[in-house]
Amino acid sequence: MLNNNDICANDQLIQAEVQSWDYVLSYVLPSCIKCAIELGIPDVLHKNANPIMSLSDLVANLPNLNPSKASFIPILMRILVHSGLFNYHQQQGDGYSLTGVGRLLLEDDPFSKRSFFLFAEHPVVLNTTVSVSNWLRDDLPTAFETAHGKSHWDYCAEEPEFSGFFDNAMTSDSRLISNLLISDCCKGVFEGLTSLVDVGGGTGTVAMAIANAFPSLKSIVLDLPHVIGDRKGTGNLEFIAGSMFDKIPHANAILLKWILHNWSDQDCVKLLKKCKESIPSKEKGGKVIIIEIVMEDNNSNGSNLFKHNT
Ligand SMILES: C[S@@+](CC[C@H](N)C(=O)[O-])C[C@H]1O[C@@H](n2cnc3c(N)ncnc32)[C@H](O)[C@@H]1O
Repeated sequence: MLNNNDICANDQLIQAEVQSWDYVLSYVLPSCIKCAIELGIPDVLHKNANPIMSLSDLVANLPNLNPSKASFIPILMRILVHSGLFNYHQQQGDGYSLTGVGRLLLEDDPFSKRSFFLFAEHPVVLNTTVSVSNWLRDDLPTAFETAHGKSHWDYCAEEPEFSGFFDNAMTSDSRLISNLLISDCCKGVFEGLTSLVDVGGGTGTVAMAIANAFPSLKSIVLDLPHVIGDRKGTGNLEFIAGSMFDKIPHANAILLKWILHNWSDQDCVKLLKKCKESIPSKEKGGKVIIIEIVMEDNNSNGSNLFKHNT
């Protein structure tokens, strides 16, 4: 016969067991999102004439699905409905539609996060995340080097396929941030500037938006040669290939978006010194603008874990 103490202990054990299954299976959702993107599910739902699409129509319209696997699609959809990416409409004969978050998986949504999901699930990234405990035991500076034997940037320079995934992911984030930067609430930061270098500016999405919004401001993207490639600027936009640790072109403002978190404290000090040196002392209003991602501990389900901090 169980006494009260046993029952409480049992309750706690069951609670812990349930919670531990949540952790064990937490890899399932990102894999399902990647799978849905690669099968084209969000785009097929979006292009359907009726906002609600029946399961049979959905299955019939998935371009790459092997028909012998069609019976697995309801399980996939169930997970994604449960996670809020799709709506389920039972009344309309097992129909599905996109939610607001689901729209961010579309190929041509202006704020699509699709490439970030694909990058985060890339085997090179997954191999890095599972190497963290090895990295904590070795003397290499990053978990990426522990997993792949070279720095993230050297790897990107040698592996164009992976580099493409990374650059696309960064570009997708930059589309949203660029819109914010040139909106009424932030654009005062750029007013009066005549030149700006986006250091580690990737494919130039942010610099291009700033150049378009401020025609009298010269906007320069500085990034590594494999990222700049043969990109050519136009008008008040320029691309320069080089290392930010060697030379940063002179300007009266420097933008660092998602740069500092990639480097050690010593490297950040070195980089910030280089940034300040690149702003000639006679320039009025010279500034270094830093946009970083920060982790917030708010005990939520993780959806607010990362926030931009400007
Ligand atoms: C996290 S990404 C951020 C890209 C861009 N600022 C954005 O937010 O979309 C870091 C960028 O720094 C660039 N980078 C890394 N080392 C660099 C170096 N030594 N000199 C110039 N750029 C570098 C990378 O190629 C990459 O584009």
